Amino acid sequence: MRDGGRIAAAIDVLGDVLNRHQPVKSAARDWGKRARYAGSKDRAWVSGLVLDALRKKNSIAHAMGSDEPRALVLGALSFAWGWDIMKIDSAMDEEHAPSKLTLEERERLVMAPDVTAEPWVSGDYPDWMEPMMDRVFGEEKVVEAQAMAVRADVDIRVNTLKVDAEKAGGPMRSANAESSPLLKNAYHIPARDPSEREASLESIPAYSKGWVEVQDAGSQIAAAASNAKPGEQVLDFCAGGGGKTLAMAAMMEGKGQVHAYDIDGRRLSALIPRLKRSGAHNVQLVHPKEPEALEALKGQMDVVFVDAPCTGTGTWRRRPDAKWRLKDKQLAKRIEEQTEIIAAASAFVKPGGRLVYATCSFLMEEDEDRVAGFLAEHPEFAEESAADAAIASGLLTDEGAAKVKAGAKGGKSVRLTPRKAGTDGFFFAVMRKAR
Ligand SMILES: C[S@@+](CC[C@H](N)C(=O)[O-])C[C@H]1O[C@@H](n2cnc3c(N)ncnc32)[C@H](O)[C@@H]1O
Repeated sequence: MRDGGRIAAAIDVLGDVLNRHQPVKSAARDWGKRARYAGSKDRAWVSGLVLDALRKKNSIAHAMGSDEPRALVLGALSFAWGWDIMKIDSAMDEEHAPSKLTLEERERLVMAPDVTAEPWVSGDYPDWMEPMMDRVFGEEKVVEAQAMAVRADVDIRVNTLKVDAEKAGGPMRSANAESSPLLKNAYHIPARDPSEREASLESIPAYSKGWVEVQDAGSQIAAAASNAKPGEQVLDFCAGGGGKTLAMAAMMEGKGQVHAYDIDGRRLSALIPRLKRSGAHNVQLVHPKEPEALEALKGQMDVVFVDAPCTGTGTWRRRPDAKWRLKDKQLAKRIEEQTEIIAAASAFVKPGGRLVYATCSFLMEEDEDRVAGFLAEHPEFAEESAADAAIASGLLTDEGAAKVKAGAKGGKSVRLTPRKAGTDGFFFAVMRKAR
């Protein structure tokens, strides 16, 4: 396909996302089925442009004077991809392209950014979140949010149950991955030029052999804060697809036990092939249909990890459509669940054991507030330095340790953000139960 046709397709797909409230993946898939002539490069190009338009939806709409899909897509070409008017013009001259640029569009595409725009416009976040953005980031809210409105790197965790970081280095370098600046056993693939295809790590042999896993560095650091040791008993209470489960199993060198529980049995089943690939033999799935198996773990665990369901605001770089779908009702529901889950999970911690609470949200309402609420009701738990716990795991580089300490801001819990740490937005806190 030529660029003109791809731009027309991106306008169509974005229309489905915005008007029919479809996630980008399914809108792009539906378009791919209709457009049988489109190849995988075309599909990646179109989805990439749609995602970039969504990442900067407010600022593009402001610059273009319209939030119609056409305006957003044209704006993304200019403001996210850096296309000049001549390049856009020549694409619009091609067959199957949308109609040519209007005079107003031309003028708007070359205008300098409006420095007087509202913070939620310049920062590309929903306006109703203004009080929360103020509370967590203060004067830095726009720059923090802008760092969440760009593409993310792909982070890779080396599965030390199978290989060390050096042995994984060969295949990683051929996949254009570099050593992670934050973690010793990790690599990362810097975000590509916007119109290029994202790296697909799943297709390389090192992945199918279980040498590596795709996992955001923030998620790896949160898992490190469990400081899970060989021989310990660990309960991953919201195991889901198992990202933290696998990371902790590797930390434990296959010794001791990770019990992986999730209220959603289907999500837990998705962990089975990942477990097989990883070679982790010390993971026990605790199915929600077997409540007695879970009950037996009460008061027995050295570590209970709560990777709580959350609004996922920390992952806006990867899922910009979710940013605009988020509503205050959904936030309120997540807060309610988090309050219940952290209390329920705490019953499994043995005296002297640790409770780790983590979210991939940067909202204090889901983070510090939940920890403070829990501690107020559970005086048998005391908060410890989450940065020290992550550093004690031995998994962080010096730079990683410095970023984690900076993320603690002198307090006990840690917040990592794309701007400050180059990770997804992550929060984690460590609480110890009295002996
Ligand atoms: C953030 S996701 C977990 C991601 C996973 N730990 C990982 O690293 O890939 C949150 C998980 O919490 C689960 N969950 C929601 N409510 C729960 C509850 N009451 N008890 C246990 N798990 C729950 C969800 O099914 C979801 O899989």
